[in-house]
Amino acid sequence: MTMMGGGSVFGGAGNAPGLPFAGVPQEMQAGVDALIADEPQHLTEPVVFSHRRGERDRRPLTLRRLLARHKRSLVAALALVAVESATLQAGPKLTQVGIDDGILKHSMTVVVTVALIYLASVGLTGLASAARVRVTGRLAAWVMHDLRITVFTHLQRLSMGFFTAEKAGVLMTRMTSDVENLQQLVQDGLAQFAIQGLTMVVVTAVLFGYNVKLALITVVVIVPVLTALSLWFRHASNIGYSRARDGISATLADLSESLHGISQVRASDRRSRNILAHRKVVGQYRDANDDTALINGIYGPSTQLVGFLGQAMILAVSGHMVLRHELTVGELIAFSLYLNSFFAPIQQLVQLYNVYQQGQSSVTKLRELLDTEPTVAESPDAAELPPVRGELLFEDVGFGYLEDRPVLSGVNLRVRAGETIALVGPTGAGKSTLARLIVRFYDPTGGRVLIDGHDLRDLSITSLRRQLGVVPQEPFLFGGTIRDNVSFGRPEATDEEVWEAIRATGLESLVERMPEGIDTVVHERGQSLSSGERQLLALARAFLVRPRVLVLDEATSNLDLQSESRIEAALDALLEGRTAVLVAHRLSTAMKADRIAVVDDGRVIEVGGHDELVAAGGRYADMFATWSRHGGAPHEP
Ligand SMILES: Nc1ncnc2c1ncn2[C@@H]1O[C@H](COP(=O)(O)OP(=O)(O)OP(=O)(O)O)[C@@H](O)[C@H]1O
Repeated sequence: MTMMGGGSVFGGAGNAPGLPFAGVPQEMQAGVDALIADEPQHLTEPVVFSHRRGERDRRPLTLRRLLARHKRSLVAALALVAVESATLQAGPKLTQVGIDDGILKHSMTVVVTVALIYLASVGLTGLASAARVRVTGRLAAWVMHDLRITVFTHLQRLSMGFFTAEKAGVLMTRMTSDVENLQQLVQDGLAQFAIQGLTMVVVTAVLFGYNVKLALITVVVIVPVLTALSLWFRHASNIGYSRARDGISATLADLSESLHGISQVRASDRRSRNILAHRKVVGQYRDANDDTALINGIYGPSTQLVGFLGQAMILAVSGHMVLRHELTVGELIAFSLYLNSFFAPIQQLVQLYNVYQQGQSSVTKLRELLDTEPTVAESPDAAELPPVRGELLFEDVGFGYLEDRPVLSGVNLRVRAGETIALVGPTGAGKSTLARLIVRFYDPTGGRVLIDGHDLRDLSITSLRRQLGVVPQEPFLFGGTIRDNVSFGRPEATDEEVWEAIRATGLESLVERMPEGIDTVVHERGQSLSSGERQLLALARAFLVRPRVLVLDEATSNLDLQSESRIEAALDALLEGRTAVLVAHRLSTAMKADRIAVVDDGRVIEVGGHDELVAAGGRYADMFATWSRHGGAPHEP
C-alpha cells in the first residue's frame, strides 16, 4: 500500500468523544502507530519526466546491465551459491570416512564425529540455501521493479503512431509474460545455473580423485549418450517454447481485443464466433504446451534410465575392484553417491537452458521495445514556447500515416488568434488528422505547422502541450472520482476551480445528484456515465486547464436534443476568447464557428464564414443544401 509521507493520519485521542469520528482510543494508538511505521514506503516524490532518453537509458538492455545495478546482492548470492555447492558435496566423502574408518574399524568415535560433521554440513547447506533464496528473490523483485518502470516510462515517451500500429495485447505480453520469464530466470534460474555448473566441475574433479579408471568409464561411456540426448532436447524444446510464446501472445492479444470491444461483441451477437476464434488461439497454445510436455516426458525418464544403467555398470566394475582390494567399500559407496550428483546437474542444466532461453528471448523483445524511438521526438535544442496569442498556420503541409499513402497534401490554412474555425468535409477526408498535427501527435512529412510563428518541431513538447487543450471524439474517463477526472490536466486545481468548470459546462445538477458529489467514483472507462455526460465532463476537463488553443473532435454519437443543447452551451463557455479548431461532424455546429474550412481528399478546398461560403455556391453550399433538405434547421443569422 502506498503511503504518503507526513504525520499520523488518525487524530489520536484528542478528538472529543460523541462526535462522528472520535479518534483512535488511547490504548490502541500505540498499535496504530506501529502499524503505520510498518507500512512499506513507495516512492511518491514528483517524477521528472523527459521526452528525450538520457544517455543511461540509451544503452541496449542486457541481462548483465539489469543485474549490474544490484552488485551487492549479486556478490552475496554468488558467495552463498559457492557455500551451498561446496557443503552439498561433503555428504559422500563423510559417508566414505564413516564406513571405512568408523564402521569397518569398529570406531564409534569416528562414526559419531562424522555424523555430527554431516549434521553440521546439512545445517550449513540449509542456511546457505535459505539465505540464497532470500537474496535472489529480492534481487529478482528489484530487477523486475526497475524493468517495469523503465518500460512504462518508455511507453509514455512513444508517439501515437506506435500505439495505433502495435496491438495492445502484445504490449501487455511484454509487461506480463516477458517480465515474468525474466523474473524466473533471475530469481532461481541463474543461481541454479551456478550451483549445477559448480557441482559438475567439483564432482568431476572428485571422481577423478577417487579413481581414474571409474571416472574415465563415466566420462567416455555415459557422458556422450547423455550429451546426445540433451542436444536433441535443447533443439526440440527451443522450437516448442517458441511456439508456446507465440501462443500466449496470440491468446492475450485476442483476449484484450475481445474485452475492449465487449459491447460491440454483444451488439453484433458475435459471442459464439468469438468463442470459436478464441478456442482456436487457445488450442494452438495448448498444442504447443502439449508438445513441450511430451518432449519433457521423453527427456526426463530417458536421461534417468541412462543414469541408472551407468550406475549399474559402474557398480559392477567397482564391485569387482573391491573384491580385488583395488577399492574400499566406503570409496565404492562414495563414488556411486558422487555419480548421482554428477548426472543430476546435466539434466538440470539442460532444463535450465530453457529458462535461460526464455529469459533471453524476453530480454531481446523488451530491448526491441526500449530501442523504439518516438517518431515525434523533441529536438535537443527545443525552445520553451512563451505564452501564445494562439495563431495557427499550416504551410504547404503534407502527411501520411503510411509512407506510400498520403492523407494530407498541400494544406495551407491560417487560424487567427482567438477565432473558432470548424473543419467540415466527408468522412475520411483528413479533418481529425489535421487536428492531430496541431497537438503534435504526429509531425507533418512535408511543410510546417506553426503556432505564433514557431515551428512546432522546434518547441519543447511539454511547453507546447501546456498551452493546448484537446477534447477527443470519445473522451476517456479514468477510474477515480469526478474531481480526479475533471482535474486530470491540472491535478493541483482547488475544489472551487473544479466546481467552476462543472458549472460552466452544465454538469452541476448531475454532480449534485450524485451520492458523494465530486467525490463520487466513476468506473473505469467511464461506463457509469452516459455518452453525453462523458462529453460534458471532457469539456469541463478542458475548461479547467484554460488553454490558449483548443482542439475539439466533435462526438459523432447522436444525443437527445436536451443533451445537445447543454453541450452547445458548454462549448460556448469553453470557446470564449480562445483559438479553437473544431472537427465538426454536424453542420449545425460548424455554422456557429467564426469560419469554416472544407476539407476534401486531404486538401483544404474552401475557407470562409457560413454565409460567405453559401453565397459562393461551392462545396459547402452543396453540403448545406443537402443538409437543409434532410431536415436540418435552416440557419438564422
Ligand atoms: N492511425 C492511422 N493509421 C493509418 N491510417 C489512418 C490512421 N488514422 C486515420 N487514417 C486514415 O487517414 C485518412 C483520414 O482520416 P481522418 O481520421 O483524418 O478523417 P476524418 O476526416 O477525420 O474522418 P471522420 O469524419 O470520419 O472522422 C482516412 O483514410 C483514414 O483511414
